[in-house]
Amino acid sequence: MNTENPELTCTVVFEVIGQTGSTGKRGVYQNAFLSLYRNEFRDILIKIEVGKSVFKYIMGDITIHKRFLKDGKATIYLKDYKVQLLLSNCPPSKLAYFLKILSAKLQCLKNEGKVKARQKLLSDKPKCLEQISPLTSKDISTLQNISKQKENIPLGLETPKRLGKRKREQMNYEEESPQKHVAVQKYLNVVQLTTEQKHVLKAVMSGKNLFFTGSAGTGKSYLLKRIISALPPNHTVATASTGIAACQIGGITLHSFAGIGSGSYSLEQCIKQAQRKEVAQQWRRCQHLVVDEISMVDGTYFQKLEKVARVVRNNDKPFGGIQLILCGDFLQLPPVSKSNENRLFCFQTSAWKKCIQINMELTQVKRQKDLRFINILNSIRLGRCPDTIAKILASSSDHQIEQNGIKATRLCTHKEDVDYINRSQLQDLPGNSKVFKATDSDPSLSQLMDKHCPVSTSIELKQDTQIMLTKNLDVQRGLVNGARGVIVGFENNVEGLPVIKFVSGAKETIRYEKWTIKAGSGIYISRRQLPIKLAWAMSIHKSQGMTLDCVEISLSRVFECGQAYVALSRAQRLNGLRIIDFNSKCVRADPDVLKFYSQLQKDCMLVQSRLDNHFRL
Ligand SMILES: Nc1ncnc2c1ncn2[C@@H]1O[C@H](COP(=O)(O)OP(=O)(O)OP(=O)(O)O)[C@@H](O)[C@H]1O
Ligand SMILES: [Mg+2]
Repeated sequence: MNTENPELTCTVVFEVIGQTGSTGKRGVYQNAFLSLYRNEFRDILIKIEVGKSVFKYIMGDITIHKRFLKDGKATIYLKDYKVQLLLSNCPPSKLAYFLKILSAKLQCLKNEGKVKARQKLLSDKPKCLEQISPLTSKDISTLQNISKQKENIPLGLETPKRLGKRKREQMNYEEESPQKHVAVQKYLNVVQLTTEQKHVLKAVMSGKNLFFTGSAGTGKSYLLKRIISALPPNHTVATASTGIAACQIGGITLHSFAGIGSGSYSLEQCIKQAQRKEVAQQWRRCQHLVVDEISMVDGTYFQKLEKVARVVRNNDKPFGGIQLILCGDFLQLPPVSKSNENRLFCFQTSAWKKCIQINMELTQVKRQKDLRFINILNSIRLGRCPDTIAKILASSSDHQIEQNGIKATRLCTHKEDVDYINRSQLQDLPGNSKVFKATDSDPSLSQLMDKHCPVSTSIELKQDTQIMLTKNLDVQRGLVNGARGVIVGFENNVEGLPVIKFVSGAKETIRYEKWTIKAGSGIYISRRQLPIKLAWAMSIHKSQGMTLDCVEISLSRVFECGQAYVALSRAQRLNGLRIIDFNSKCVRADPDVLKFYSQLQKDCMLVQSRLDNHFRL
């Protein structure tokens, strides 16, 4: 049950709107606290508390502008008062919830029929102000009736009816059945979290520095998106170790944020780089730093960042007082390094020991449903491949996973192979090719866009090209990031957009989409391109974090611990997977990571202080 009260802490700008629509008096208030109330006449009031001052407005005739909801911004125009409230720096999920409840309750109130001004004057009801109740199934059915009436009945014929008093509303709410509860959740568009995901979210909201882990597909990145939307956008930086992983959570790479290049220079030089005006501003503004795929962040780099953060922010608390929200699976791909001896995981540094206060684990796998496949993957993750599992995986070599002309994507250990396979396969197709070019909002930043965007500046396509979607277009119809398809034609007009048949059976003309990223300096830059890329082959490194439809894997040249596990765990089903050369020797887990994880298990994942013997730096 969503029992959360609609409340917000954000920046509010009050603007008085003049007769001509011009803005008059203006007041800016940081950290304002907004909540919703009802008075004795069931009017809805917004209460805004800033320090010791309290403002209350009856929500009569209002207009809500929520185009920038995702950035934590909205405007409420209170016509009766000629006042405009500009809300910013709101956690986007809280803002969406607040506005949804406000609109829904206002619509229900309109349906009930408001108490007339004269009745209010004559009323002897005792004054009362109580916080608005959460949305009930009764509200939802009222809203459904209203929309039905709007569709079928000419305006003016609706019969306003009183839908019960607050007490009844409260009682119904307490009696909500699970089905009715689902209706409320559906209306509110609530992102459904598992119980363990909710625990992590709660721990993050406590303000502690946290690392959460879990095997592939346990919803770490899914949860991170929900976490990011619960934090104030102006003070939250979402990052990941790679551009593709960053793009999945709407962020940038950790390197772009930190502004110290690869971090290979001396600490003094790194500090100097981070003290450049724009970079330093970013560091100072950041209060919550989210990092996905932390397993691929080099430990030495992380150690340096911790020191840079303290100096640039002039704050000697761990990581300069920034709340760290780190997520990843150290049993997947490690940091890229020239030799295994030089490799240092983040968890082996003293910075990690100093910063991380809570360790948590997600255990419920959401990517795969088949328990047998989940158990196989869990065993591979730990570097264990008994004969029974080896046999099953080796026998996948004769899986027929081609369907409707869609071939499996070959996951390669080396990126040169990827380029070669995609280029030669495209060349071998008969017919003319069509080239689709991207439009960048700032062409001088195209290289930055290349790093963060899953689509290139130019893509060449032919009939029968194997492609992969790089954006969620329609989740219900299986048109999601990673969905596989084949080009079955091009539209017969000037634009000539490709028509694609997908594994799900859907046939769709693919149109241009936009990717926006918040560049280091805080400005937004965007790229417009078709949301597809060639999919005969892809590297295992690039596939980390993705869910893929049908994959073919060659593991003979595996060179990293966790690499085979990452490749195998991209598939959703065992029969959507073909390993052409399985050999149990390619299944390896890093012994340092295994030790670290087994200690975490012993400590029930909770406290950092007992993990001291894992630190090398
Ligand atoms: N609570 C949930 N409800 C519904 N679907 C979920 C939930 N959590 C995760 N998923 C789905 O499970 C799949 C895997 O999630 P996600 O990619 O976040 O896992 P991950 O732990 O980040 O995996 P990896 O380690 O491979 O990066 C995604 O399709 C995601 O939408
Ligand atoms: Mg992930």
